[in-house]
Amino acid sequence: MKRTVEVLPDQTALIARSLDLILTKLDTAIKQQGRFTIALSGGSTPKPLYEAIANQKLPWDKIHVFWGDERYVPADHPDSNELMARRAWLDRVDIPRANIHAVPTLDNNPALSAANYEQHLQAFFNSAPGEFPALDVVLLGMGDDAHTASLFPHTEALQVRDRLITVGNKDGNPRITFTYPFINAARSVIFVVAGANKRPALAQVFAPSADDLAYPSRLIQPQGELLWLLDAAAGAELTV
Ligand SMILES: O=C(O)[C@H](O)[C@@H](O)[C@H](O)[C@H](O)COP(=O)(O)O
Repeated sequence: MKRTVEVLPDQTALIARSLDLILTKLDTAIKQQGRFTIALSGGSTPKPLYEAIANQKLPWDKIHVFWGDERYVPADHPDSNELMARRAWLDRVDIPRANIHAVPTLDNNPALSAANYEQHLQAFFNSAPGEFPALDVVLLGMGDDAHTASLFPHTEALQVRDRLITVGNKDGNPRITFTYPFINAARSVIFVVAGANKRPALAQVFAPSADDLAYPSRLIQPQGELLWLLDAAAGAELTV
């Protein structure tokens, strides 16, 4: 694993650098394999990044968008990660509907939704059960409790190692999430983290030793590239 940490002066520079990196990887992926696959994170940090991507002139028919995690709500619910990404980006560009691989959340059965999303991914990547296909980019945020995607501290989702998708749990509310082994199969994992409130969690994630189950972002150790993009508020005091 190649780990790189970049601390940008402010959130504007953080988003600009994140955009630059993603565009470079997008261009390389399309040149090499004719398509680009990315899993999006939710929360608030990536919204300006998605807005910036929407302003680019890109070969949208070659770009496939997935979600690394999703709240278990309808796609028109204000908490939906899909809704945020559609409003900021996807509904503003000519990306084919078939290229938007949204998480099913209407089965009224999170375990069934997770299984269905997994089957969708396996079909898309033509991968066999037990195989972890590699996305070009998995974009991640990190909570102030060091969770990432919907892999929350001391939850069952952290124990799932033989699936692509599982059910996360945030304060008793179900989420659909990539498992950490599936995230780790990605060619590039990019964390985009901003804000002083993330400092304590970052210190634990980067500590030489700490409890991975208490700080789940520690579990993200991809075979490929791991990039941490931080604004100064989050990363200024970090020792790596
Ligand atoms: O569904 C979600 O909420 C996200 O995928 C989650 O993992 C998010 O990335 C972190 O909670 C950071 O969120 P902020 O960017 O809002 O701090």
